[in-house]
Amino acid sequence: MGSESLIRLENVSHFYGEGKLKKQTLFDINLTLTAGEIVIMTGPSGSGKTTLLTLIGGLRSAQTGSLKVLGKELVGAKKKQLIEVRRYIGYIFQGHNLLDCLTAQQNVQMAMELHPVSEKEAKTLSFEMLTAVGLSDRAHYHPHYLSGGQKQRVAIARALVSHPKMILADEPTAALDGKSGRAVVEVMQKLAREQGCAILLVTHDNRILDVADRTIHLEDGYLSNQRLLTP
Ligand SMILES: Nc1ncnc2c1ncn2[C@@H]1O[C@H](COP(=O)(O)OP(=O)(O)OP(=O)(O)O)[C@@H](O)[C@H]1O
Repeated sequence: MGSESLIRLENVSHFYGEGKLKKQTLFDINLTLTAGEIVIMTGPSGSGKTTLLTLIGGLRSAQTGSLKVLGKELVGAKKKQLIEVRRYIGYIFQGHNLLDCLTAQQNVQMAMELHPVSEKEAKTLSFEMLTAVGLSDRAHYHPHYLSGGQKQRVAIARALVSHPKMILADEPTAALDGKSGRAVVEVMQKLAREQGCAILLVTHDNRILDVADRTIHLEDGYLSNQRLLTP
């Protein structure tokens, strides 16, 4: 691919707790992700997947080693620098976290608030993104009236509307049946390719592994099994 890495982790370890309760959760993690790449991370419950995702997403302070996101070092970074990095990342989590009091379109539009666009433009972009995920006819529905798969597609539209450089997704298909789960990851894959952003996706769902360019496996805090799926 030859493109610059969006994420570069070198010997990243992570500890929870202090003193006698201090416990190491991640051990010397090395990982790089480049633009347009889709990487799936698997691993048993408690192996550290969410911890790693939140470190990369600037949602938790990185402690040791080197963790560069978009060229910015996050180990030892101040809160302000972490917040700055978050602007370039789209997050999709299991519970989709949509606000019930807002329509699908307003939920997507919220993601534009931190970006320098007019309200009119934000409205147009939000509608376009809902159309891209196949929900143009549901734009004015409140989440309560949408199916699980539709809600997750709204969450994808919200994560992608600001054209992030990178998407971090934690079990995005966990609450969905096979068909809806498949539709959701295919939309993510298509949009990521079009926008050239990288995706790091945590999943237990074996049915979606084939959308990845590469899978990585985390076990007891150690990363292994890096395997290329496509040349
Ligand atoms: N805030 C915290 N304080 C202390 N320990 C934590 C904290 N968050 C997670 N842990 C511990 O760190 C380890 C890794 O947790 P993590 O949530 O990253 O795993 P996971 O692979 O995402 O699990 P799951 O698949 O169940 O979500 C677990 O042993 C967990 O109990």
